[in-house]
Amino acid sequence: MEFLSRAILSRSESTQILCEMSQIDESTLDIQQTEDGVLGRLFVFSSTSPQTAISIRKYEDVTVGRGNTNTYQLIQSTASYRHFRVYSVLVDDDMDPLVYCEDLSSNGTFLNHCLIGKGNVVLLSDGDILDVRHCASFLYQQKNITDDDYHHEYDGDEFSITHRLLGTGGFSRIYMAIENKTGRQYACKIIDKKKVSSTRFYDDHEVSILKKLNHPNIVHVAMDYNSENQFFIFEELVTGGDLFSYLTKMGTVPEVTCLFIMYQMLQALGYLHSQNIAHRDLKLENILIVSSNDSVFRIILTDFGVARCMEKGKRMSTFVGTLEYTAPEIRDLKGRSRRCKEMNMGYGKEVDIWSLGIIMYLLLSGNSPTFSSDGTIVFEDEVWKTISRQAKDLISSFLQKLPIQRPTVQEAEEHPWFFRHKSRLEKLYKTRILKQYPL
Ligand SMILES: Nc1ncnc2c1ncn2[C@@H]1O[C@H](COP(=O)(O)OP(=O)(O)OP(=O)(O)O)[C@@H](O)[C@H]1O
Repeated sequence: MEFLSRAILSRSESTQILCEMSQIDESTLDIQQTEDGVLGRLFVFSSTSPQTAISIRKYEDVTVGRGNTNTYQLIQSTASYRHFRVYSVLVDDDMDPLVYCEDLSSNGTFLNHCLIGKGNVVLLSDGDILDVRHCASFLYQQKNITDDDYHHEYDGDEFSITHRLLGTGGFSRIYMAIENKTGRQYACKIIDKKKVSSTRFYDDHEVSILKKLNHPNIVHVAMDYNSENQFFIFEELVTGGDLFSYLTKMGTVPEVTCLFIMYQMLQALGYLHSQNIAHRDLKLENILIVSSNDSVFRIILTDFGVARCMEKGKRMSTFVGTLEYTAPEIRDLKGRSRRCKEMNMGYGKEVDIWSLGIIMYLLLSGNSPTFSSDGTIVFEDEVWKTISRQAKDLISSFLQKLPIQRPTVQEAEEHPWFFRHKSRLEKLYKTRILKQYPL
């Protein structure tokens, strides 16, 4: 309770005192008592209504505002019709749910006294306080799983790395970090040097590639830091989870949503390939969503851990990637890379196009693709009956066994599935992506 009293006292400095310590019913504050499926709770303190708690559940948005369709209605005229939205992203069962708050109001929602700002999103942690000034305050409570693997060697001044785990990968763990000067939230990828090969790490590491890039669909790096056993990448916090979690929640993705996701993927890949960079590990987990409030959202490509700047005229010959998404020419290399190098065989950027085909198939059907004995892709499942012929045709062209037969990014953009919506897609991209995140 000590924290709560401190929080309420300090809140009263910036807003009106909305409740007295004696008014709080302490029994309601025990998160252990919540029912199943409740990820966290918002305790509401308002001078106009009794103390109450709002439960935050998996896949259910909580909205607060003046309108009577909100989960919690504010009666004061200074509140916006929809003032803020709280939503959750579930990454893994053994990870804490990620509960975010999106500020929807020009009047502003405050997190621990700092303005979030209309359109911005913050990750909520246990004990955080959201304020709608002159209306109500909300204490966020969440039961946290202890993260036994949390330890780091960062001792710089710019950031504080928190315990909030955002995701894990084969080589790294990603935590939420706070920029000390601004209070802004970032993602901090902590790479365990022992887990990555020295070639990947020193010669061609992802940060050296990422620093060269500036694109609204590619993750932005703010800073990197090197310690004896770890390497740190501080990057923009992407607040809608990854496409894997999104697909798990949705089952399948509507074709129109998939169209805009794939269009953005082509923008990112076109940019990379034009600079002779191959990503080499495109998969649902490496495509992050900025916020999926509606069917049109920005996606961000991340994890450049095995990305490679190709030398002109030279092919690649390392066995990398994630098996399910790996092009046949990479799989064929297993155990043969040296010979291929000598013969100047290997593979090129077309491997990314293959992975794009797998991603598109997964998004539209919720399943991994199956191939017939002659290598053609099978669209047998019921779900494909409702998918356009053009979409299936594009997937088939992406998943051509021979790399040379796959379209380039530019050719894919001219495919009828995109081309018949060309002007709408361009307009949407301009207004929803470029305007907000200019190059
Ligand atoms: N900038 C970010 N903002 C929010 N979440 C992130 C961010 N970067 C990564 N994550 C989360 O962490 C997960 C793992 O990140 P990432 O793929 O970069 O790690 P990795 O160790 O390189 O993984 P891999 O084993 O695939 O190489 C992602 O799937 C995503 O859920």
